[in-house]
Amino acid sequence: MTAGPQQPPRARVIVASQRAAAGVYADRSGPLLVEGLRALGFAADRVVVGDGAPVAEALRAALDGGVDLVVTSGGTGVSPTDRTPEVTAPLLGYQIPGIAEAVRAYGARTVPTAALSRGLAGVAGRTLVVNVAGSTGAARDALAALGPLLPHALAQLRGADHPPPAETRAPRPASGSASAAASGSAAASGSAAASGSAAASGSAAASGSAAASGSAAASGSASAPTSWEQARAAAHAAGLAALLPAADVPLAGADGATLAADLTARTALPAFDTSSVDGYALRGAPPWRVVGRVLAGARPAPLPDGGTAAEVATGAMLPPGTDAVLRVEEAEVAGGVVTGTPRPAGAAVPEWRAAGAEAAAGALLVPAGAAVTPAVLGLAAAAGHDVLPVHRVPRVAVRVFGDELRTAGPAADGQLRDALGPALPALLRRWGAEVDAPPPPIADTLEAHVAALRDALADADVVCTTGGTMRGPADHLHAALDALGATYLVDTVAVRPGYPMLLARVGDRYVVGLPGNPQSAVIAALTLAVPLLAGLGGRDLPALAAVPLAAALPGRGGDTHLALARLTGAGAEPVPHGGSAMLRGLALADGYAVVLPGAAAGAGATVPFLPVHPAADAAAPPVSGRADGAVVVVAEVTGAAWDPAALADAVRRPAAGAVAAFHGVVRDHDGGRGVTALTYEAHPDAGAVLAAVAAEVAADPAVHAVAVRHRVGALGVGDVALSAAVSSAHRAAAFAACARLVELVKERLPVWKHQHFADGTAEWVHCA
Ligand SMILES: Nc1nc2c(c(=O)[nH]1)N[C@H]1C(S)=C(S)[C@@H](COP(=O)(O)OP(=O)(O)OC[C@H]3O[C@@H](n4cnc5c(N)ncnc54)[C@H](O)[C@@H]3O)O[C@H]1N2
Ligand code: MOO
Repeated sequence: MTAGPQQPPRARVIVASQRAAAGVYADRSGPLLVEGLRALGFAADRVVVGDGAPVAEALRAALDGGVDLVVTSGGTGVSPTDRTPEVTAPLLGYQIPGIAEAVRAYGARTVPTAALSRGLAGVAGRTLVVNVAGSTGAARDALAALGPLLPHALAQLRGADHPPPAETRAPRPASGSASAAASGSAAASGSAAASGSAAASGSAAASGSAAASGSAAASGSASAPTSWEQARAAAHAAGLAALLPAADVPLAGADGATLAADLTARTALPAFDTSSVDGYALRGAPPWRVVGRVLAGARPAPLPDGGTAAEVATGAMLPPGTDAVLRVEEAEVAGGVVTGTPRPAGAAVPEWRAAGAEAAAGALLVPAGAAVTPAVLGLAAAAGHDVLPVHRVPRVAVRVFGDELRTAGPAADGQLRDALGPALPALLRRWGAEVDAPPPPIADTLEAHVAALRDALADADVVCTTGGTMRGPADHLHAALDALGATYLVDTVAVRPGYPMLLARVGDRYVVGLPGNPQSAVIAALTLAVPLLAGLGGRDLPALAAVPLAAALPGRGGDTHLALARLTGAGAEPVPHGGSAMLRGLALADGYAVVLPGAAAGAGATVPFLPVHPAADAAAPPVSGRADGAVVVVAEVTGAAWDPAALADAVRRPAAGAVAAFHGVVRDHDGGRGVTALTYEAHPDAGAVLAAVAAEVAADPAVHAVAVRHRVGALGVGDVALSAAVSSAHRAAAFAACARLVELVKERLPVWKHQHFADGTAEWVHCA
């Protein structure tokens, strides 16, 4: 494939809260900041401490540890216990007031009291430190405000010796400050640049530090394109920063939405003992006198005494007193008396569904963040729910730019048929957006572009435009965005095709600029819009399966190459007609094989695969490396806990006589010292590495199915950090494959753990 993964920049979130530290309530802002920073490409962790002196101590520890960024949460207000700025100030070599102002200004758009935060920002050694107010809203606003500033600030602090987490770009100078102001947007660096005030980029430029965004704005020169992986991560982070609100939705309307809370069982499943056959419920010794009949839906009377039976239907509640169930075809009935030989009673009697066999009351069925599928709807109903708490489905407006486009009939006389108006809404709907058909193509004038964007932004969360991303005589997208005071989060991406794509924020809405070439537009939608939608809906960045290549693919130098491919038993097979203006190949393809920069990929190499449409089970790589049925059921790096037994069950197959499972559990000691908690950090590539490892184990002809999950985030003693399960025909092969899977994970997965010891110290250790 390509060079090994790079070390991501490190961030530490310090939560200053006496009550959270004491466990009086759960810290919600810290995890939000950690998740947002991760999405921005950081390896982020979190400590929770009391206000004041403990914050200073935690700050010093972070600085000693050489992290690149510290974000504190809480303690910035005006109450006597709010001491975070006081303990931060003495540690800073210099302050960057513009960053602190940008964070405050972003919050003050919606919450005027954000102005009461006294948070500071500045540099200690080579670490950027930012104080953020303690609420979850403040955390979200801070992420949104910092997203565009961090890459440049960190790149400058590191002397550009390390690639920043996500490239961003300041807006071009607005044609007039009036038009920039007219949008009313609180875009941090945008308003600063336009106003020429001493805020954000202004003061940074003056001090000669962290001036990337300032100088780009001043010179109007283009910044380097964002790497393809960072572009996906930045779009996802932007979505999370504007996470859509949750509401209870009736089951009938919840398909495709994302669960905003864990789905639990309201009753045991089944709720009561039921018969799984048509037959007889029996009490005591034979023969049994039939005393009644129970149909499904009835509440039965008890079987009065030994030697009695009730005729039961499949699904009927078993009468109290039932000892055994006899299926009708194994029963003999004469004169109202039943005889026969029921199977011995016990948990596994197939005629009898015991209450709670599927789930105990209150059991976690599906975790928050999962997509609502038809099965989830059915399960929710079975478990007693009438509504589901889900994030609102993002609304996307599509606007097609181009005078040359016809919306009916064949292309002729220099005019092309608009291919994207029909294609994009359908594509985006499949990825979980609500999208109307676009209005007719927008004329190639700046006024028409500005009016169209304004109109679309009025009631969409995201506007996807097509065309006009370049600087041709008829391209007006940048000028229109500038007129609306937009801030660029991504402006060109190092990928082919699709290079000129962009993501910008206007107020609290987003614009995704897709290139006009149809294939490039689809790639840009998959690169920026799909991760953005996932973030807005509270879902993870869609994981990319690792697939073997059926044929070699060329690299594209410093750019990522997305090569059209079809998935077959032999892996990803390149598909012809993949040019940026073509759709012929795409119509027959499943998606794109990803060749990362700096490498060509040979036949048989394992590469990430970007699907055009979501897989039926996004976690299940569609190809496992074997054509004859071995599958990777799940290979996932996740912040959410799972049910270890369910994971092992998932690899059961009719022909597999053996299931071997391993669960790695956080223990309470390490190297002779007591361990109290752990935090796992994963490199952004960890998911792809895990998928590749799983595919490798699944390629073993003895293996029927593989499932593996690794946890990230904060874990306590007793929590499961790694589960691996393999099924095979016989036990020796199952044990061997499971052991190999675990060893490969430990050897290759780019995961670090931060161990907290009982004596109050902590240390980083590579891998599980
Ligand atoms: N001098 C340069 N020219 C171009 C460069 C470059 O680097 N230097 N990059 C090329 C790349 S890469 C792409 S991609 C395109 C992107 O251009 P725009 O986003 O500005 O798109 P347009 O110019 O409006 O259209 C490009 C092409 O696509 C056709 N088109 C547009 N919309 C549709 C639609 N809805 N359905 C079907 N076809 C559409 C349009 O007619 C043009 O042929 O720029 C290159 N140029
Ligand atoms: O990169 Mo353009 O997006 O070749 O078509």
